[in-house]
Amino acid sequence: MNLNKELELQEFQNQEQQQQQQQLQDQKLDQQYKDVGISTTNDPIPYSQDDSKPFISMHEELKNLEFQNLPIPPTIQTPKVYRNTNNLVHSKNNISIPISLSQENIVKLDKVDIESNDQINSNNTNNDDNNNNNNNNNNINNNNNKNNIKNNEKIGLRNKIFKSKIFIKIRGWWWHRGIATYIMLFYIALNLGVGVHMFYNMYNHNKISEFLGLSFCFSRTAARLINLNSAVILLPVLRNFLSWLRGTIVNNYIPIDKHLNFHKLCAFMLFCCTIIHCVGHYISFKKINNDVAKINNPNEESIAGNYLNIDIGVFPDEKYLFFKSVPGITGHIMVLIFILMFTSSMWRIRRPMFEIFWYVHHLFIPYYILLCFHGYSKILKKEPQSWMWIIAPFILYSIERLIRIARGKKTVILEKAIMHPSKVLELRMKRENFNFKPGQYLFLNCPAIAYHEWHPFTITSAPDDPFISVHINIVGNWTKKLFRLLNPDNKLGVIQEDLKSTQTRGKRRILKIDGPFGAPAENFFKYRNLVLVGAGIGVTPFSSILRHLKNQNDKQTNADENHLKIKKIYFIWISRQKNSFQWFTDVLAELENDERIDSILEIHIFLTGALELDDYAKIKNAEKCHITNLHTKTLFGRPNFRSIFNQITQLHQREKVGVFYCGNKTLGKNITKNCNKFNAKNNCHLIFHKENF
Ligand SMILES: Cc1cc2nc3c(=O)[nH]c(=O)nc-3n(C[C@H](O)[C@H](O)[C@H](O)COP(=O)(O)OP(=O)(O)OC[C@H]3O[C@@H](n4cnc5c(N)ncnc54)[C@H](O)[C@@H]3O)c2cc1C
Ligand code: HEM
Repeated sequence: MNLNKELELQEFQNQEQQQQQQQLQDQKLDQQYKDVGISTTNDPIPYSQDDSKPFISMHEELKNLEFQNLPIPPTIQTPKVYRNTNNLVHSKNNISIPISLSQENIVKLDKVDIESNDQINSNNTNNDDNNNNNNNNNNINNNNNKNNIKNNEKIGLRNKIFKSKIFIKIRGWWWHRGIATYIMLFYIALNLGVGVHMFYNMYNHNKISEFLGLSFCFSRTAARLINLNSAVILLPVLRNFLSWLRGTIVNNYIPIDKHLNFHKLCAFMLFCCTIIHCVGHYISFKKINNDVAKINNPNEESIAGNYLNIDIGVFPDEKYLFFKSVPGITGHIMVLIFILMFTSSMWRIRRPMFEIFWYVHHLFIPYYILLCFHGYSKILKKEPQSWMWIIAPFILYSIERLIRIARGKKTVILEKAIMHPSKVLELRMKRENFNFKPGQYLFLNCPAIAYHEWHPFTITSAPDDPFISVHINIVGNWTKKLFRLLNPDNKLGVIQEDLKSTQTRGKRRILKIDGPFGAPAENFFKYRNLVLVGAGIGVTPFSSILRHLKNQNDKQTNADENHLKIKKIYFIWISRQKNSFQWFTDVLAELENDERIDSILEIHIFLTGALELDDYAKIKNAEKCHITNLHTKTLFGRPNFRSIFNQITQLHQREKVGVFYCGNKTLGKNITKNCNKFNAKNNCHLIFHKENF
């Protein structure tokens, strides 16, 4: 066994006695946890596909040790060095958590339960008291009193219904799946309605169907639906319009966050209709060709000319309708465009080759032009109609793009660029006529790198800050080029400052921005209780929200404790790299030191990646958390969302809690699952909003 490992184990053996005592205490406390209904389960739910990996990888020497089986050094278990005000208790697998074993916590939880009950009781008693006082007054007061009681009863009944478990469950389902399902079903029904109506008309009232039969009816019905879907598909990608819509009451009834899903649904309908349309016309063309061929046979009579707008006498050749006529040529090009757009939009291509997706997607412009001219030759004796369907959405989308182009022309002054550890670049830009809400994002363009490329980044500063900031994870082509441009010497810390002077000397300004645009996180103000979960760079929207809270609080000079509408925030930040936490620890430290904010904010930081032996030693002696320099401890391992949501439903019985997640998809699925599972437990209404970069 190598020396380091031996020393480490020796140290633990020396303290065996203390550990045994600790274990006894643990067992007692576990029992107490169970008594107050809190799970102390040791099995964190894995959120990574790669479950075989140990979730804490250690220095080489400790590689073969099961980290969670290591006895926890007693110094770490001493809660005094850390702040211990949190209500959420984590699994013992998150090993540096004295909190999970603290008596103080259990008392607190008891208190919370008792307090919430007391509050309900005291409200009731207050109502009763009021009623009693009123009873001592005159008759009018008596009547008022009766009314009050009635009202109270009504409110009580309403509360009972609206806060009942079954109602919350239904509302939860409705919010998470219901509205989207309903909109999807409504849209499919609309398509069916339009389709059936068209089919009926074609079959019964169109003479051509006598000649071409069902293939004609199907292809005409599909054509109508192509028009419908080509019109609607543009609506969910009107970013500015949707950002505006988020601020209206419509946001409560339509899941705007799922706008891209709706766009994909329209694309899927287009795909199905295109197939039906093409197959229908191929069959019809075959029939027409066969009919026209009868000209050469004196015993047969061609009737195609009676029904269609074609001159049979000079009908060219068999391939004419397929490949040489206007509908044939435009149709096949549209199908090709559609196949390209469809395949390049698939996640497997879009994820690694976003630019390809982006440029191919702009084939939608020739697609619409071709669609307008598709029926130009009027072979079916019909005036072309497509333009009527698509003109309005196309104009709307063009206005949207013009707004973007106009706004995008404005360059911004880059005031500061800071290189953070773990390859994150912070840009601070001067704020000029740029109003935004916390949680929103903007598009950034750097003409020196790529003239037409606009990349979305969440705004990390708050609306009251004098600057606009973004934190950029250096991941791919564009971000790497930006990194090289601003940080050629690969330094850490402030890498560019006061660029103002160089920029105004006639040099091209470095950056352009367009925005802001709405995002799910901006709904945070709707809730009094919040759970904010950021994974890695997904923490960016929450930085803006937390900064905003701090600014709001600073502005409030009087001692009104209740001016912050938010009652409680659980901020959970998960990262693989310990250095990542430095991106926002300055903000978090400020928040921790603000008494009023600290009373509503709970910070839970999880390090899921490597922990060095050095760190291990430092953790033991640190006054503050050695990783983040915060009073709040960093926890090692993955958060157990089952336990977290279980506790939240206990701490917020009969309350609404907004859960916001931003990060990778896999963890998002885990949180969605647990959020749905615990929604309505203890009549706590968990409402989930997620955002994936
Ligand atoms: C609403 C939103 C907010 C975001 N906020 C942040 C943030 O605060 N910090 C951060 O580091 N990253 C954020 N991102 C991700 C960021 O936009 C990409 O990491 C960045 O564009 C990568 O570009 P690249 O060429 O360097 O990398 P690439 O390797 O080319 O792209 C990596 C991935 O980034 C995405 N991406 C690339 N270009 C674009 C684009 N023009 N538009 C949309 N997605 C693109 C694609 O999914 C792509 O697969 C956000 C993304 C979205 C959609
Ligand atoms: C003919 C069919 C289609 C048309 C006309 C169309 C049109 C558009 C338009 C105009 C945009 C907005 C670009 C912007 O301004 O931001 C867009 C975005 C998008 N489309 Fe399509 N599209 C079609 C098919 C598809 C298909 C088949 C898919 C996927 C299955 C798809 C997925 C997307 C996605 C994911 C975006 C958002 C890109 C982003 O902003 O990140 N589209 N589409």
